[in-house]
Amino acid sequence: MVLRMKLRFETLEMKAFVYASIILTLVLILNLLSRRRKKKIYEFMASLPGPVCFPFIGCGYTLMTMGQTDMVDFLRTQIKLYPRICRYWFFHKPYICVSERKILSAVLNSFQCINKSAEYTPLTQMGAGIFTHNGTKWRKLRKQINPCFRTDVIATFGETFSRNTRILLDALQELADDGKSFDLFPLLNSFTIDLVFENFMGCSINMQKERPSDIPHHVLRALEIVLQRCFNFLEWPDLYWQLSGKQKKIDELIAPLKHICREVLQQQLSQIRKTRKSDAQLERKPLQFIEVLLNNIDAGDLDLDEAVEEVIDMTAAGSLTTAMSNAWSLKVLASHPDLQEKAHQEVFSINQGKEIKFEQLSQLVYVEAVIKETMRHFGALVTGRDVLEDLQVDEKTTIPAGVSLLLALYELHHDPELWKNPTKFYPEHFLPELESLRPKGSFLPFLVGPRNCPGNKYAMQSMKYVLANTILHFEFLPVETLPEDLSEMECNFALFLVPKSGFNVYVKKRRTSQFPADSVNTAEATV
Ligand code: HEM
Repeated sequence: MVLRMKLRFETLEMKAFVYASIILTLVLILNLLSRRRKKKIYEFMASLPGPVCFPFIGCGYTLMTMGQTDMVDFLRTQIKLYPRICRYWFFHKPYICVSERKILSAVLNSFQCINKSAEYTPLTQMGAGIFTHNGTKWRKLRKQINPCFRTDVIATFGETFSRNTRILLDALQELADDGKSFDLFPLLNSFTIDLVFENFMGCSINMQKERPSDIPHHVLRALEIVLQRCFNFLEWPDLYWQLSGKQKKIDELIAPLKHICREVLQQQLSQIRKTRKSDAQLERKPLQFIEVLLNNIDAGDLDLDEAVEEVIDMTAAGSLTTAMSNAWSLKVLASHPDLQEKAHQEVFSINQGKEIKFEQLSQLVYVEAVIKETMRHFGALVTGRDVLEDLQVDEKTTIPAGVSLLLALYELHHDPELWKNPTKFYPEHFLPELESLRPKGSFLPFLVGPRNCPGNKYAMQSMKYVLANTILHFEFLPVETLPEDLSEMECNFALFLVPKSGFNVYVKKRRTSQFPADSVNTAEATV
């Protein structure tokens, strides 16, 4: 009996061994075939430095249990180890991480690299809009929306900025009277959401006064959860993702914003359809973003759900970014009273304490430098593209089709060869004397080329307007002192960097402020 069992066991072991050998051989053969097929890619990858790669998983181990802070640390560490260009195999997928200025510009300016890489797919769980589209779907919509951001269109937004800023200043006044510290982010994000709806959707949702104040934090949290998935391969399988409850959490977090977007879209569609009189009017250029969506719905190219996702995408892209950047600027200025005073003096010298108008923004050289320096430190960290056709980026380097690119903006923006004080907050980097010395393509917060940020001019106007008018009337005081070396700050990753300690500050009314006597335009919002 014992002998029979032993024999059976041995046969089982034997069988397992034979099966394992067959599987292993098949995997090896497939691997060899794939290597032959992707010879160009393997050769190119082998020519680059990078972390140790193991069979099958490649360097996947480095990203296995990536949290948000780890993502930031990972990039910062890898960048130091393998500067300019390096390679990663994440399982069977080849990636190169680039921060070399010339290669970055060549990649971004080419039409061979307009598709977002697979890591963006999880972002569609928040809304599958222009930000994540690829191919002809993206091309068509992008061409249609570009005119919505024309300089002459932006110049007409002065009144909406003025009226909404007044509400923001009222809120700051209350917080100054209160004397307690508060979080800048929800305040600024409610303001930027109001602006995006008025300027691009043609209606006011009164986010600052009438909507739940936790929406900004909820959307930010949803973005952080989704981005964690983008960079954590263990979370990629849909089954795991659904079972983990994270999708449910995201749906709950963005439900209120989604509800607003749907409500606005439906209301605006019926309104626009009623008032649209002729085809000539329909062809009026440039159309507002919402009108572009309406045309697409009428043409059968979008259904209502898809249009809602476009609105969510535009709202997030247009409001989170500018709010986050301004919150960083004010947090840093609070910690550097000398820089805040310099910026305040510049603003004050223009209008002696009265509201800064849209047309005066071009005079704000130092304020603009503060905003750019903020984006250099805390703006988009990294972006991803797929190489669709072989792309020659310089005399020696051709990136083969099939490789995915991680474009490391953070490293470009901290390259000691380009920046006098890479890790310090030093707005002088952007004053004409230093700016003129830097080569083209050294600073790409909005990227360049066909897939750049279409809202870049709007964003700069918006950030300058708000920063100027807030520091004109209020002084911001720190809750914490920031380290001199800003790369030591603990941050989460939500496309931008988000401080782990939050955006808390104190605010004090300036003695020179003429607010609210210099009442800005008090016209009521169109709802
Ligand atoms: C501080 C402000 C902003 C920064 C730093 C910024 C930066 C960026 C970056 C880096 C991208 C490319 C992302 C990628 O490819 O991974 C992008 C895309 C985009 N941005 Fe902005 N952005 C800002 C404000 C805005 C504003 C105000 C709007 C609209 C009102 C906007 C609309 C968009 C859209 C629609 C895209 C997707 C474009 C496409 O894929 O074709 N952004 N932005």
